[in-house]
Amino acid sequence: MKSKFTDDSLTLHTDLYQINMAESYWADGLHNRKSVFEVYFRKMPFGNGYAIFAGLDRVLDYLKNFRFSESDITYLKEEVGYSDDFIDYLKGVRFTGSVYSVVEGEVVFSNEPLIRIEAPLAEAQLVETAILNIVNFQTLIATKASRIKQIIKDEIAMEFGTRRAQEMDAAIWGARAAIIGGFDSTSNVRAGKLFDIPVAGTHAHALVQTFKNDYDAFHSYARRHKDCVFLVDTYDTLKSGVPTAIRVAKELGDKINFIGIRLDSGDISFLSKEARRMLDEAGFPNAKIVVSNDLDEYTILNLKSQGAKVDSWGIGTKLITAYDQPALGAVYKMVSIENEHGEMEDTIKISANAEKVTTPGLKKVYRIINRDNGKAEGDYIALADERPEAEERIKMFHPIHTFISKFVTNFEARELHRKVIEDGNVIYESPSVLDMQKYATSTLDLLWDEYKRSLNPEEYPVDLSQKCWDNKMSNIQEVRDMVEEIRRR
Ligand SMILES: Nc1ncnc2c1ncn2[C@@H]1O[C@H](COP(=O)(O)OP(=O)(O)OP(=O)(O)O)[C@@H](O)[C@H]1O
Ligand SMILES: O=P(O)(O)OC[C@H]1O[C@H](OP(=O)(O)OP(=O)(O)O)[C@H](O)[C@@H]1O
Ligand SMILES: O=C(O)c1cccnc1
Repeated sequence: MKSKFTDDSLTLHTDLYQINMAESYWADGLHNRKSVFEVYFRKMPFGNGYAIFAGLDRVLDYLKNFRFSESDITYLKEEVGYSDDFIDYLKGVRFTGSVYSVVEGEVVFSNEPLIRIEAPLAEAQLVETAILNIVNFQTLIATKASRIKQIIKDEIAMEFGTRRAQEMDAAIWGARAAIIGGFDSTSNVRAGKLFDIPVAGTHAHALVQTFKNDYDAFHSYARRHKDCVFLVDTYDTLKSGVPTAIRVAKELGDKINFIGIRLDSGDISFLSKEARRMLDEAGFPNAKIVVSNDLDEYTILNLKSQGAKVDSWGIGTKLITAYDQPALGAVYKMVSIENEHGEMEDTIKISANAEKVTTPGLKKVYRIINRDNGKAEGDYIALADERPEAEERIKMFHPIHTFISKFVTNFEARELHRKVIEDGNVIYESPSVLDMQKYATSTLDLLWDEYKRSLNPEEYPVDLSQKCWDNKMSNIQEVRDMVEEIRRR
């Protein structure tokens, strides 16, 4: 790759308009005004009842290293053409704010703040694009993985998507997200190394094609690999592949660990049942059947309903590309800004579409857990100065269809955000990726099954406290008054 620049940084991984806005703030002396932004998404991906949050570790790394490199500065000055005094300001920019976030593996829902950024205005603006880029993709893939794993249940789920991913970064971070969402392994070796996650795999048709027959290919593989899964569909699954796998396993006995076979084409239901019968009859009842080929939660569910005999599922394209929903749609919205007197003021964005109206103010998110049954009643967004954990009884009501409401007593209000960056310093240490997966599994246990089914799940309540809702209404009224005033002039 040819480039005239010697170094690179992720700091320019932003939209031009962010730098242009930062320039305006700086020129007007507003760049250091305190501001608060929130990251959230508006619609549940894949029609799922929940999402699995992922991406925090990379966000922290990005913010920790946030500074324009020497060549970033040269580029901005010479190619984009910013003025020298603004360039001087950019040279010294670091991320000095504080960040609150849900942890990776957390079960999250639409319209609740996932990350809150409190930072000088220009800094908060410059980091928007990269944060959204990271969270949108990783949360999307972790959610798809979790959705697939809900169907696979206790069988093995292997991530095979690298070759079909939207380039290398997506393969790597997608593999990591798949593990957070519940997958058992990835085929991507670099992801294994970088994130300390399990790698696993079989072999491809090329091996068999090289030897021009199953027998020599399986023997070749077995000579160098103790654990063997033979791919049996290169020529004829039932007449050659499976019988040859059995023959080689018998010939080699204890010299190998005959794990099983992989099917990658044809009628998976029929072939897996026949293969199971043949393996059992040959004395290999513990041999596993791995299947792959354009699988997703729908085909897997259908194959299970047909009684397919599968122990392990290899899933590539449809997971790593989030095939049926290519974007999460998370947004980054300002909820509060310092005024000229040094006081924080709420801000709001109005829209004719009720879902697009932002919820102003500094807020916290709580998971309301019923102490009687240990299940979540819903999530509750309250203004920062409220203390729902100290209340006896709270009213939870739908923030748009307000007549849908309930009172909850005997609950635990578990705050979902942790402070992860304080004044520019990362103060949170991420757990291992496998621990994130364990956490996801344990938080999913808080949800009733109705929220977890893949088809038409119940809508999980994400409600505003009365105070937060009233505050939103008064902000809306203020904007209406302001617009009316302008109209009258
Ligand atoms: N019994 C089955 N019921 C439902 N879907 C199945 C069944 N068996 C296979 N499939 C799925 O049908 C889709 C079509 O498979 P396709 O016809 O492309 O495979 P193939 O032609 O056998 O193999 P190849 O990928 O080598 O072309 C795949 O997504 C596969 O997982
Ligand atoms: O089907 P996916 O879910 O994407 O899983 C990964 C696929 O990658 C491999 O096939 P390859 O790309 O070599 O070619 P193929 O599609 O002809 O099997 C493997 O045999 C799977 O079929
Ligand atoms: O290990 C495998 O079987 C594998 C890996 C990547 C893609 N398809 C299959």
